[in-house]
Amino acid sequence: MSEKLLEIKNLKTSFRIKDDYYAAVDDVTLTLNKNEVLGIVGESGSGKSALAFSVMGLHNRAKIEGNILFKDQDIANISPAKLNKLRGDDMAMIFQDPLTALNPLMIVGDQISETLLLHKKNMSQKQRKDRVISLLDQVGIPYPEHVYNQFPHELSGGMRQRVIIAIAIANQPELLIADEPTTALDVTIQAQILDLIKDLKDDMNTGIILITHDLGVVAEMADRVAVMYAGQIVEIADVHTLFENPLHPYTRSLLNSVPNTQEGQDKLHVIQGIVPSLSKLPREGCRFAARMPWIDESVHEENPVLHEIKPGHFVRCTCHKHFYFPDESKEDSNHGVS
Ligand SMILES: Nc1ncnc2c1ncn2[C@@H]1O[C@H](COP(=O)(O)OP(=O)(O)OP(=O)(O)O)[C@@H](O)[C@H]1O
Repeated sequence: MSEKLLEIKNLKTSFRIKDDYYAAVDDVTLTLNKNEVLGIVGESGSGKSALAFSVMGLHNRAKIEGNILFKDQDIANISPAKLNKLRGDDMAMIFQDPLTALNPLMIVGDQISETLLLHKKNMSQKQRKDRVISLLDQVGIPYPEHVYNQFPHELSGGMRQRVIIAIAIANQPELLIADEPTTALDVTIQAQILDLIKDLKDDMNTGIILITHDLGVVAEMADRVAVMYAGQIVEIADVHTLFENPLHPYTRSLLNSVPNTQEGQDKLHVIQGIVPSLSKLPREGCRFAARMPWIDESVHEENPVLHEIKPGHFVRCTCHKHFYFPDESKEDSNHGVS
């Protein structure tokens, strides 16, 4: 039986631009279970990081509405002191760029030790050092005693990302958010880091939110996938369903814009345009409509909501029933549900 770790309800995260607030995360509802990886995918600007930062309480000036229940406690707007206690202890985040996330003037051992010092106050100095060395070892860093005394610039990108992971897991968090954890790394190191995250999930029963625009990473790692577009979730399903039977035009466009080696892909369909900026975002109607101008406007819902097509498979707007790529005929594209 799955156990709910995080429950986000109607989350709206808005930033002030000139005199108005604009929602970068707009009415997002999701859950994450223990020992589950939830992938969040979408193009740049779709609101993935804004969502992650909201959960971690890392926005300074944003307006946060809705609920973020972490183990049944609403953390959406709790005091900074309480949040600090949770962050780095019960929940942690791995950021995309290992170089900027580390302090260049501090040896890595001390940086990991600092997290322990903040949250495990009764550890002796010797216990802390031993724990740091065992963490460095756990994340696959060779010669951990030596690396303990090194500065970030003395390590490769892959090693630095392992240090970031060591900091994130130092206190065995129940929730880990990984925001593009392998973007800055080359492919072989990427695979090693992803394996490491997978092992951690199994060893520590951690719930993981994995944010990426790399669909290959999602296919490999996630149990369920939420697709975000313009601040909203447009489709959510288990990973198998999402790749086998994607429904929303945006999901289909994302999947069809990358080459794959599987059968059934005749051609690539590149999605024209970009996610509009916050102040230009259409707030009514189907937000993806402008990027599929060949589809008749009448097929969109006025206020698109998420429909449960099959248990656990949700898709926003009914336009998916009428969608086809511009170089397909309507008749050829009987994809999805009728
Ligand atoms: N602090 C901020 N103030 C104003 N606008 C912001 C702020 N942070 C993010 N935004 C805007 O919110 C929208 C969503 O941004 P976000 O960084 O969450 O997207 P993303 O999907 O994570 O993109 P990427 O993959 O590039 O990180 C964008 O339009 C972005 O410009």
